[in-house]
Amino acid sequence: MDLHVRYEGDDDPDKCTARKLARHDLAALHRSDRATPFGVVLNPHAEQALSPADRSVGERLVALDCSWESAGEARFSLAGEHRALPFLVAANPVNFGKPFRLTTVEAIAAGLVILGERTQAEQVLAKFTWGETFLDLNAEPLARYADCADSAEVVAVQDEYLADE
Ligand SMILES: C[S@@+](CC[C@H](N)C(=O)[O-])C[C@H]1O[C@@H](n2cnc3c(N)ncnc32)[C@H](O)[C@@H]1O
Repeated sequence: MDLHVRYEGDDDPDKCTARKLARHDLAALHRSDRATPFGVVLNPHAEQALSPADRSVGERLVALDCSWESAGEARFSLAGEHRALPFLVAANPVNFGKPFRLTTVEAIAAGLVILGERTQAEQVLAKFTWGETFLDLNAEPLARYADCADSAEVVAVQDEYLADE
C-alpha cells in the first residue's frame, strides 16, 4: 500500500517515527491537509474500527504525525475514511505497554497487518530497534483482527481484550 503521513512537525524531530520512514522512502510526508491524498486515515477518535473490509477504500493508508498533546479530534481534518485501531499495546520506549498510544509507525504497521499486508508491516518496523517487539506483543490480537470480516467483528474481538484490562 502507499503510505502517507500528514506531518505537523510539533514533536521531537529526533524521535519522530514518520520522519524516519520518509528518510528511508517508506512513506511520503505532507505539510498540509490539502496536500495529503485521500485514503484510510488512522484516527484514534474515529467512530469506526479499522477492519479488513477497508481494503475496498483503496491502496492508501494515511496517518497524522503530531504530538499526543495536540492530537485532539479537531486536528483530524483530513479528507478520507477515518478509522480507529482496535486495542493494541505500544512497544515504543516512550509509551511501552500502554494501550492505544501508538507511534505513527506502530499505527501504520498495525493497519497494514489488519489490511492483509504483513510483509510491508515488517518492512516499516524493521527500521526501529523495538519494531519486532510490537508484532510480538500484539501477535494474537493482530492475527484475530486480520481474520475479521468487518468493523463489528473487530470490535467484538477488541471487547474480549478490554474486558481483561
Ligand atoms: C499522535 S501521533 C504521535 C507520533 C509520534 N510523535 C511518532 O513519532 O510516531 C500518532 C499517530 O498514529 C496514529 N495512531 C496512533 N494510535 C492510533 C489509534 N489507536 N487508532 C488510530 N490511529 C492511531 C494516528 O494517525 C496518530 O495521529
